[in-house]
Amino acid sequence: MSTAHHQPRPESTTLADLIGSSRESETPDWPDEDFCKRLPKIELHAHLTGSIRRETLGEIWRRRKEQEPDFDLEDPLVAIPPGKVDFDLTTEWSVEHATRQVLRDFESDGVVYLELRTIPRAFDETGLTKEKYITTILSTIRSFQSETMHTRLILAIDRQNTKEEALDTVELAIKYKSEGLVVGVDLCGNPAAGDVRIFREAFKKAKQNDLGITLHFAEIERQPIKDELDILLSFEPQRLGHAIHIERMMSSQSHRAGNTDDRILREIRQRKLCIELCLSCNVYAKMLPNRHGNGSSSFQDHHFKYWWKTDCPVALGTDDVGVFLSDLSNEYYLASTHFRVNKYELWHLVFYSIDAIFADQSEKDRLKSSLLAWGKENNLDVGDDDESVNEIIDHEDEEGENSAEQT
Ligand SMILES: CNc1ncnc2c1ncn2[C@@H]1O[C@H](COP(=O)(O)O)[C@@H](O)[C@H]1O
Repeated sequence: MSTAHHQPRPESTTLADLIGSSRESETPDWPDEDFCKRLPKIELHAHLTGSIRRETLGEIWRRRKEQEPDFDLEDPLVAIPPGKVDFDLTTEWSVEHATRQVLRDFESDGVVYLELRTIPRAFDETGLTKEKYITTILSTIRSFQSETMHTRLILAIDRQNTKEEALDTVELAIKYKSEGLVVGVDLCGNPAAGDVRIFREAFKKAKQNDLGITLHFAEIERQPIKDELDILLSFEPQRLGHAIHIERMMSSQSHRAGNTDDRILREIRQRKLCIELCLSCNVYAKMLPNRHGNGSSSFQDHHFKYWWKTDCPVALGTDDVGVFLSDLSNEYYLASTHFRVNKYELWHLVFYSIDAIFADQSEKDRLKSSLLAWGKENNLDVGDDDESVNEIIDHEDEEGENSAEQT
């Protein structure tokens, strides 16, 4: 297939423009919700406990209450308002029950490859150790046996962990990597907390052992530790989560040579790191720069509009679907609606992020061939093989460079 098939991307527009024009009648190529649901999707940024439904939290609570009538914790359906999840999995049964529900939900949303992430946790009261927590999740993944969705696990280091705790998490990841289900490590948690320098050794060890590395990156405006973004990049991640407060990309001001943010941005683009973007999470949690001076931001302020035109793969993710109540199909639909991403371009977002998954080449090959087949069945002009799609990718690299120069 020639690059001529690639459709030029429209300029981003305002919500008023979108609402004011009847999209479907003008352009048959716009995705609807059904298209987004059926599109085979890849979820690379989902935290396990944040992905649990409220009903499941209630079930876990009731079971514990039956077994331990003196159990002193208020029913989460009463204690936790909708839109918030603050709940600990403290028994093997609850870990298994919650994991199964989360897998079922992603599968029924049309996810074909899932990388779930979680911070290993222990509860002395119930005898749950960090290792038992992880092995319970792994056995649930193994027994889930979906025909369509393959799942892998990322172990997350909490920014408030000690150096030793972080090393223990990496050791656990190394121990279970050989079975093929644990594929990487993450750094997450309160972005205002901790000094990331103490995690150097842990990430070095992860790298030496061929674990994938993804990091929550630039989630808040001022990093507490000077040069935090440089330090994080020195851990050699393949992927970055959120990547919000990197000033130049957010601003339309002209290029300021030598600016730290600009250097960081160039580095990310040069390395072609995959950017994991979570639209609803960033908007509802008010994580975006406050451009309107009224304390709120909208989807159209989201930096998706910058990244999807670059040569960095973009992986849309839900972050915490139990909290933000927007499944992955809806995240694709939101991207399409707010940034005028057409059917082919949505498909291509998924296709281009396949190489950023942490699973092995055979899994990448499976995903590429099923995406290509789906694209053809759905009359998208996808070409016959990976190579022809790569032609398109090359073309986009040039576009990305151009648009970066223009900002
Ligand atoms: C903008 N979103 C976010 N940013 C940073 N860290 C986040 C997060 N959403 C969740 N977590 C981190 O993941 C843990 C829950 O997953 P698990 O119980 O371990 O599966 C939370 O405790 C928090 O530390």
